[in-house]
Amino acid sequence: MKTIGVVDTTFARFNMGSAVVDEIKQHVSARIKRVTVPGIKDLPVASKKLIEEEDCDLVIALGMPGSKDIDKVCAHEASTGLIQAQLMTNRHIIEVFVHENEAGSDKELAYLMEKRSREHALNAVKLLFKPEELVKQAGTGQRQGFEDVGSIGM
Ligand SMILES: Cc1nc2c(=O)[nH]c(=O)nc-2n(C[C@H](O)[C@H](O)[C@H](O)CO)c1C
Repeated sequence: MKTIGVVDTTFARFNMGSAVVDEIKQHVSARIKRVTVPGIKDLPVASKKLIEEEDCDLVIALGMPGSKDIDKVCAHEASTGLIQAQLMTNRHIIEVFVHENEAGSDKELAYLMEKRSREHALNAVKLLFKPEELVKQAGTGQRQGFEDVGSIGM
């Protein structure tokens, strides 16, 4: 049985991890290992530990960069760490970040955080269990959270 790691943060203003776990359970039977860390800069090592110590085949790393400039720097550092962890472990770590200022209100932010988390959970399921479904979607302008933008090709 495949194992999916889910790591989220206490800094985020919506429970992204619970949304992801719920979505995964609706689609596949997989072992799920969930941990929560304080903030996005703690995601890389937590993801690497899930892969190396808990034998996760893939990890979904969830977080909410805040709206200040320092938060954007944090997000870039966290992203770089997540990419490095992927290269060190040869496993996908699907980064799901929702920047606090992507939304105009708390209601829209909650909607976006849930929708993006669930849609990336589905991407993770496809990557692990049905990669051919992603190939079928190649170049179709998929977006997670907001509306898809569509293809401009044939
Ligand atoms: C400035 C800052 N901004 C964010 C943020 O926007 N989002 C987030 O999840 N965490 C932030 N943190 C906390 C760091 O990611 C980390 O948790 C602490 O530096 C402890 O390692 C910090 C320190």
